[in-house]
Amino acid sequence: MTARDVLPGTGALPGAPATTQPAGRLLEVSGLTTRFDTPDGLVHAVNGVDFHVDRAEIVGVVGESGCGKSVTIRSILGLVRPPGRVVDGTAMFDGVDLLGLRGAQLRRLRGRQIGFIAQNPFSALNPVLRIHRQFANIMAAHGVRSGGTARDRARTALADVGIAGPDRVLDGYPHQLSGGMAQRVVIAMAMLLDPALVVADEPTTGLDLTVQRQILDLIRGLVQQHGRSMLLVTHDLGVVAQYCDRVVVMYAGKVIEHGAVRDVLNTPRHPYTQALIRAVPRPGQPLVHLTGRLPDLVDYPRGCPFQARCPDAFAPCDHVIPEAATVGGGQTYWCHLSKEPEVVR
Ligand SMILES: Nc1ncnc2c1ncn2[C@@H]1O[C@H](COP(=O)(O)OP(=O)(O)OP(=O)(O)O)[C@@H](O)[C@H]1O
Repeated sequence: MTARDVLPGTGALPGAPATTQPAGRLLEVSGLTTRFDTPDGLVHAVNGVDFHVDRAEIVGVVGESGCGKSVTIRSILGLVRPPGRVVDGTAMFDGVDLLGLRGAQLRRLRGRQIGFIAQNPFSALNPVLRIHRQFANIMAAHGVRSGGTARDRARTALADVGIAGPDRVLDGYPHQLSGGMAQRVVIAMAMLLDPALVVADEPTTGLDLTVQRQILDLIRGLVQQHGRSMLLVTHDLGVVAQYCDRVVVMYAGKVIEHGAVRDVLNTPRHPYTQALIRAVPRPGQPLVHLTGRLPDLVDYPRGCPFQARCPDAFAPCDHVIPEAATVGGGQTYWCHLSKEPEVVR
């Protein structure tokens, strides 16, 4: 089933044109720009972001806190609320522009075609409804009639995420679950209607290390087993190395480098990517901290947004926006320097 099957005729909607995408492409984001109108001024949270996700591919979005990862995916999913506003761009999903969809159309697509796993599972669950009712509501909202009862289907979904004794969970309320169990329930809900794309925003925040790995292994298993694609937001390059095929590195609301994980992590081209890799904790070695801070997103810098923290900044960096440079098998970066890549170990 495709987005257009779920949304018959959406291609004719204003702002939601059907276009052709390269074979194998599932999501293509172009020129995505999102602003927040605040009393302090206009926050340039996402600034012309381009990236794509192919079928059966796991793409990581990485960068330090505040660099625009969450706002990027929330913009794509239609979850940005005032004072935030998507002001430009397209997000073509299976031939339909998500940014041109409104209300019911978007809700139909989310859940059915795109499963969303949020950072905090308790914010995704309704605190006053028993879990079985929440599963039933999802199925009812999407007009899904299963072979068995809604409860049978929910039971199977919970078993798929490794919950033994699903009936006890189904009859309970969210507050009776541990963080890890609650996230498993949310994952089961996200996978319930067999989405083509799973979007996970730091899905293991707040969980202890062992549970984090179990949850990530679980999500990857469910994604790969069914040939789905995933967009995985994380600030952890270890997670990118272990779970992703390609990576998109963001800084100050821009993509500054992207490519195959092995290329970007072995031979990072952008000084910011190099600094991020150097800051990954290594056993037996002193911690390296990223120095400096993100630029002011209200008074957005001209030129390269990383200039103030870049050890290699030179004449053009403070007033000329770098052009994209592509090397090897598609590794692309935005930097005025064209020196050989640093090998970070
Ligand atoms: N409601 C809002 N009002 C004003 N600014 C906002 C709002 N939400 C986000 N922003 C700004 O947008 C920028 C990007 O935020 P975002 O949450 O996407 O960062 P992030 O990379 O996901 O960080 P984290 O890893 O901490 O979640 C930040 O500067 C943030 O302050």
